[in-house]
Amino acid sequence: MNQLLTDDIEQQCQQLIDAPTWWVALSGGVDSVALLHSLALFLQLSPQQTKPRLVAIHINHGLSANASQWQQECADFCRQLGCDLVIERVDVINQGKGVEAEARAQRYRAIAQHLAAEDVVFTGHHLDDQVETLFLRLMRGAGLLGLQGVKRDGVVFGCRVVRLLLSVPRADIEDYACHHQLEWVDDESNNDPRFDRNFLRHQVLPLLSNRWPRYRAAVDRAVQWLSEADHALQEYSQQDLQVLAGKDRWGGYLLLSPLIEMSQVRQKTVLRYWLAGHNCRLSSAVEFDAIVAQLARVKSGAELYRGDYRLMAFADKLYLVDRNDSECVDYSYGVDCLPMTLETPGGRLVFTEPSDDVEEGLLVAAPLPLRVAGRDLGQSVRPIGRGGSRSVKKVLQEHKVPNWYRQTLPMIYAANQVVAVADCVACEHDLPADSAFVVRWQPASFSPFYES
Ligand SMILES: Nc1ncnc2c1ncn2[C@@H]1O[C@H](COP(=O)(O)OP(=O)(O)OP(=O)(O)O)[C@@H](O)[C@H]1O
Repeated sequence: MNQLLTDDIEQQCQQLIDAPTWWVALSGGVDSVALLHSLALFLQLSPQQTKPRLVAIHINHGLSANASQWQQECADFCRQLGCDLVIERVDVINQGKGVEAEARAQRYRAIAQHLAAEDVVFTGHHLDDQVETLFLRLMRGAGLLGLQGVKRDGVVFGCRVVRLLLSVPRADIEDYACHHQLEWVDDESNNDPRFDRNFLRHQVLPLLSNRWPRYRAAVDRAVQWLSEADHALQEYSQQDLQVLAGKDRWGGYLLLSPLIEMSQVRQKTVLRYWLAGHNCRLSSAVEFDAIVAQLARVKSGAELYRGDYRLMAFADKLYLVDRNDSECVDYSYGVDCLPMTLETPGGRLVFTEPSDDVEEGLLVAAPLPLRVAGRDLGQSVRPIGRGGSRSVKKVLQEHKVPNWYRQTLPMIYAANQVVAVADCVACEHDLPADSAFVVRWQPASFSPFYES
């Protein structure tokens, strides 16, 4: 095989021709070696006046005893090809997600550091990778998203990654490399049957191939069907989200009553696309089922899910809340001049001089300096105009402050007397009231929606 890039692939390349730099992630294996070689040829033959710069990037993870040999092979290959090469060394520390996953994350982060806006990274993923990924995910019971396998064009850790060879079988890539007398390295770990991927590659897939020689192309077609179905569902869900999704000062939410009117599958679908839109995922379908099962009888203040983020029901809305472990937060800040902005665990507090321009916020008549501290659980306050004292909890309820702010809610003191509860109420005190300030509180525990 003397040509690797089919007409379709060349068309994709043509669409990316305006990118300033084409980065090729070069592991030294046959896929990325053949990819780099074919892209170099493509650019050489391209009649285009201005062409992207072609640069290879190799990440040395230092995991294999052969790591420095791979690095050397990459350097030799790029020199022969007349292509620039960047080498990055990363230290892979397993933080519980496995060495492979950590190496991958480090690799993309290292690559991302070199990218300018509009740059593209090409990787050597091919059809056999896609098929293996799909079977592995099937074994894990993946859903529609997971069963689409690896994406042709997507963003990974901030890098735009394009996988041009995703429909090309590994055998064709090896033929191409042999035809052009390219040299590559073999990762010895690819033969270790302890890894699920290798077990599939060496023991299961050859059986399928014997029986259905064209099974890879069939799988590729199935993946494209799934991806179209996902697209269509996403479009339908957007229509639902236009009705259900919103945002208020507590964060992004879905309206609960109309959501639970829908069929359960539709609730699940809407929820999935809503979460995906905020880069939040659930780790399993079981978790989805558990959430949807609770929706119909959920009480205000209930937590439906806690993982990297939380799903909280409050006042007939389902809020997406950042994971907030700041219970019983003990903090204290001083305010001795205006204007001043404080980032507290409960959110951002902005103190300004009273002025006609201030549209939002609470006007408080009290002298500086002030102290801002987390709520004292047993505290009572005397809201102005309400007569008598009441607990902070009651004030929060009256102001419909969600329960997950209870511990971090900022209280504002002057000379040790409470003069305001966040920007909800100003409180009576016996201090001179001839000076005043305006306070505005922007709750912060919803980072996906937190506006800076
Ligand atoms: N050490 C490396 N340096 C640069 N690029 C690499 C390196 N390792 C892998 N790549 C790139 O990633 C592609 C896929 O490699 P491989 O299948 O080994 O990685 P993977 O971890 O399974 O990939 P991914 O997790 O990104 O899907 C290679 O063709 C190559 O383009």
